[in-house]
Amino acid sequence: MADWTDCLNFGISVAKRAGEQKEVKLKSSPADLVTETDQRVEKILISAISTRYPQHRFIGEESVAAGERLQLTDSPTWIIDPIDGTVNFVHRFPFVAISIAFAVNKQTEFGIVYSCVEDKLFHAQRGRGAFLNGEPLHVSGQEDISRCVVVTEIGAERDDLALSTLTSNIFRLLKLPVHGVRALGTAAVDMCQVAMGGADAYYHIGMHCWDIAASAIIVREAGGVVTDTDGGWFDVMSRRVIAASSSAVANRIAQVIRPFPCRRDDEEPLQSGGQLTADRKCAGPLMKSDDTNKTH
Ligand SMILES: O=P([O-])([O-])O[C@@H]1[C@H](O)[C@H](O)[C@@H](O)[C@H](O)[C@H]1O
Ligand SMILES: [Mg+2]
Ligand SMILES: [Mg+2]
Repeated sequence: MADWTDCLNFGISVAKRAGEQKEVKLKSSPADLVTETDQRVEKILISAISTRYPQHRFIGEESVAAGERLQLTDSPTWIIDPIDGTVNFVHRFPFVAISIAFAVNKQTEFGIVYSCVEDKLFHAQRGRGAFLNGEPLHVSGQEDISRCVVVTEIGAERDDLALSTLTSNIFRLLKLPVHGVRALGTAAVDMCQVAMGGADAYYHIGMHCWDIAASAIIVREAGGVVTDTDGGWFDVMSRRVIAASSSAVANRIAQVIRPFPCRRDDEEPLQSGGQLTADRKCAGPLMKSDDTNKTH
């Protein structure tokens, strides 16, 4: 098995350096400045990593937003979210992270999530465990859904189908009941809460590969389970995920929640007026009826 520890250590050092940029700290900023900050942090990361590893490829949120093709090949690839929690950043809600995953042959070898405001560095390497600021991390191991704190995200989707599905999913979980439902505003940090046992499960429909690729390996290496929202095999490009403290909890959540249709991350971008756009929005017809009767 190839050893990617040198890449991991370099990734950790660039994430910490980028997180120390004063622009990444919470301060009052208009949204366009934040967008500039997102782009600047991504450029800092990609430029440092590509100077050291010129053969490696990148999937970066801001590069894809600027029209770059999103394609995960077998080549060593860094999957980067320069600021996960941009809305938090704008509003000074104190959870903002840099998320970096590294995949080879489409398999994630390591993940790094640097929660900048909290100064918490999560990382995991395949087969070698998960760590928070160097200390080993473990999921709660909870198996009983009725004793779980479940994290999810509202996301940016505002179409009727997405909103009604999101709210009815939360409704169904609360009716099980679970102990609580939370949303921190950053998918990466949400999933790291599961890895450290602060929450027992996380599910999300509509996020992107750069939001969760790093934290998925962190959860698994902390002893947790990562699946599709139907309980099946997790595909980082599918925009659907459950991360849980145990298979029992993951399966129970899969039984309860309903997905809404989303364009896969690796689907060709939509054509708009003869031009390619980077639009990967969730899409679908209006929901016909409330589906809160799904198996509890
Ligand atoms: O845009 P961004 O701040 O990098 O990432 C977003 C955050 O993770 C948010 O919590 C989630 O609800 C969205 O789906 C993501 O897109
Ligand atoms: Mg993100
Ligand atoms: Mg982002």
